Amino acid sequence: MSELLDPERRRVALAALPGWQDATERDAITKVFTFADFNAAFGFMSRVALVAEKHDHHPEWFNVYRTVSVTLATHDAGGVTERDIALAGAMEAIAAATGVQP
Ligand SMILES: C[C@H](O)[C@H](O)[C@H]1CNC2=NC(N)=NC(=O)C2=N1
Repeated sequence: MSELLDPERRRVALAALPGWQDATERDAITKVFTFADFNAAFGFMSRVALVAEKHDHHPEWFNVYRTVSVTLATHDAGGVTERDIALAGAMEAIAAATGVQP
C-alpha cells in the first residue's frame, strides 16, 4: 500500500501539476479539465481509463459535455499518495495530447 504524502512532498508535487488543487471536503486532489467538445472529453476519459486500469488506480470523475471534473485519492490509504500524483501526471500528458483548453 502507498503511503500518504508528507506536506512538503505534496506541495512540490501539486506545484508541478497545473490546475490541480487540494479538495476542500476530503483528503484528495482535484482538477476540472475543459476540452473543445464532448468527443475530445470522452476521448480523454477513454485514454485515461486504459492507464488507470493498467495501474489498478482509478479516478473519480464527472463528465458534463466538454468538461471532466476529476478527484484523485488512494482509497486504501485514505488520502493522497504517489499513485495519485502519477495518475495526475499521466492525465496532464493525455489532456495535452487530446487538445485541452487553457
Ligand atoms: C482491489 C483493487 O486493487 C483496489 O480496490 C484498487 C483499485 N483502484 C483504486 N483506485 C484508487 N483511486 N484508489 C484505490 O485505493 C484503489 N484501489
